[in-house]
Amino acid sequence: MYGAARQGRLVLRALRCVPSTSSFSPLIRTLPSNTRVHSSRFIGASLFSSTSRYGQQHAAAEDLGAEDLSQVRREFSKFSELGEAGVLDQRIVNTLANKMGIHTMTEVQRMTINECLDGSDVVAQAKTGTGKTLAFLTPIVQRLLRDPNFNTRRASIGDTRALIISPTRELAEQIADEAKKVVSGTGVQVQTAVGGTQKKYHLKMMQRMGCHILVGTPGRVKDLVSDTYSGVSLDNIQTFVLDEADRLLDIGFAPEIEAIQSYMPPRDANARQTLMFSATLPRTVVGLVKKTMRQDFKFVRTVDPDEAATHESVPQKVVYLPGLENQLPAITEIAYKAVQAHKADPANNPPFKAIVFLSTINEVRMGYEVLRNMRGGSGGRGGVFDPHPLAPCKIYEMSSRLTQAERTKNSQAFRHAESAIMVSSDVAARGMDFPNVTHVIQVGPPKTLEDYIHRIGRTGRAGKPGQGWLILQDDERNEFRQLVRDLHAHNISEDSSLETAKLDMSQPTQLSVETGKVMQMVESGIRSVPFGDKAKAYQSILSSLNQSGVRRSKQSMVNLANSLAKFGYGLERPPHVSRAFAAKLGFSGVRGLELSAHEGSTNGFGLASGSGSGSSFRGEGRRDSFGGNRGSFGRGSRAPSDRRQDFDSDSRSGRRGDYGTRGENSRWESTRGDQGSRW
Ligand SMILES: Nc1ncnc2c1ncn2[C@@H]1O[C@H](COP(=O)(O)OP(=O)(O)OP(=O)(O)O)[C@@H](O)[C@H]1O
Repeated sequence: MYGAARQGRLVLRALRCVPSTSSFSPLIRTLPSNTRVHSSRFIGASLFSSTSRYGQQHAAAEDLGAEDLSQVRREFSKFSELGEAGVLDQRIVNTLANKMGIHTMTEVQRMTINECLDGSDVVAQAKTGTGKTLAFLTPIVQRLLRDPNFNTRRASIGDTRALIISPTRELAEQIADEAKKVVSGTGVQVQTAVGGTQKKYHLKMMQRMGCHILVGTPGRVKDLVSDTYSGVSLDNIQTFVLDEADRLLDIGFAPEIEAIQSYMPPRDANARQTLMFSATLPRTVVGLVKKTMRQDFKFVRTVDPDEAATHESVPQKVVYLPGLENQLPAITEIAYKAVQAHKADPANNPPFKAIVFLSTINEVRMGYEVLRNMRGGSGGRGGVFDPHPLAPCKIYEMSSRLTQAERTKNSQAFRHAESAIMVSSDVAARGMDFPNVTHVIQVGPPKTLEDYIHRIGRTGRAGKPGQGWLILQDDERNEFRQLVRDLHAHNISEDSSLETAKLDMSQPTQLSVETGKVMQMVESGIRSVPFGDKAKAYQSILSSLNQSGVRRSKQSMVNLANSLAKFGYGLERPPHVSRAFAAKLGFSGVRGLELSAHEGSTNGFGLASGSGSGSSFRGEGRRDSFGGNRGSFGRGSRAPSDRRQDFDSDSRSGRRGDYGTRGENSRWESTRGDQGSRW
């Protein structure tokens, strides 16, 4: 193995015009590409505000103590040139060109392939969707193919040469799919090890076919390598890749990564190379990066620290809402307008394909149910809308609540759909390469700047167009201003085009025909969501508000959630929560929170089963809470935020258009314009 690495270095030196030892200073960016530049480290720490909630985004070369290759320009721009020069095996070049349609290297590929080929440890930071996967896959395969000790005819389960770890199962499967394409025709075997799937089946595959490149999630990989009977061995490992490295090095995964490494031979014994790739590299992980890499590792960054980490070609809009109950209408309005725009002018408006990110799995469930059931009626029959008002746009759900089989199925379906919405938790936030996503809609303030960057990165990939939306509450303006400052982005603007974002849902309001239709779509969807799902979403929202980091009193959090339950979900009273839940969140004694009478009546989610005083809702699974005069949509007046009235206020005595029973007219009939449309 040492021999192979040394051989690689010689080849590369001969081919390079710019030595890999160059580093740079911003002052010398204009020097010609073949200029040797030594010494100097750069990047001012003053760029980062340590007080910022979102700050500390980029680790600098000086933080890492690494050789910084970010401005070193490479001579080669095409994969075919690497093939002609003998840097890459012609089989890889042919596969890229003929099977994957890939000819020209992206910047991160140009910057890292050479560096990875000589066996160095490399940390690479490049924007989302810029081809980081191929940047580490091609050198892995190349190093295998040129190793004289590597024999594809004797593939065995114990001969794993490269291990690639990713934080999510879908991403591991996606990387494995890409790797299988790259190795086609070479005899190199790629296997996956992801949680939630049949371990036995994958082991059998490895035993039968052998395993040269293993792609997996931390838990399952650790499980396999620690199982002495599995036969999986890391004794011959050459390359260890952490994709989405900053995520893998954070508290949640770090112990598993460390455990996996403990099954590898000591560094000196096998000249193992470690590669770390991500679009983000916050300073918080610098210590762990250094600990994991060799001392002389190289740092390649194609994002300037004072440049936006998001794509300038992806316009981002922020919408402020008066209440949480406006969220689903706002999402629906964005979707409906985009679907209509495509129908009206397909040449200029691509089919609507969106990922909607919500904070918790219960909110994801709720959003999915509402969007999916907009047709109304039962089982699609006798619905208010026929066909589905967003047709042909399909609706999918993605969260850890689903089984792995469902996740894989939904992920594949969304990948291949021309027009679709995937309502998702953060499982799809990183790395997923769904083609032609036109919109990323983030609901609520992202927990970290990195979350924002990765989520928005699901659109605008590989130079494609896209747009981002961030849906916030009126009192989250400060959060957003901070986010913009830390992003260094210039393409973010406030949007005021959504009518549903201005709607006071507690009041009867004149609506345009289009907005009336949007509100009826939402109403129709909400009607068919079981009470239990609404109750879970309500409780999750209370937790999210509590953890969001946005400065709010406990009372205003409860008011926001209760207003959602009442005006958004059509519930007469907010769902009960257990005393234990209220105490844990510090909500004990907050007005308007309905506590369950008996702790024993709570289910596994801490939700009461409806035993509280005066509740109209008795237990999970109740499908409709709008029946008769129980519905409370649109009742009463409401003051914003802190001043919002509790459920017990006399505002409930008003009769301003309940949702009424299923099939009755909607309260959201259009009252503006002379078309007089019901919708
Ligand atoms: N040289 C290239 N030319 C054209 N397309 C490419 C090239 N390299 C990769 N791609 C394509 O670009 C898309 C994005 O690549 P990839 O998923 O590797 O991005 P990434 O940088 O890892 O993104 P993320 O940060 O979101 O994980 C993929 O569809 C991939 O096939």
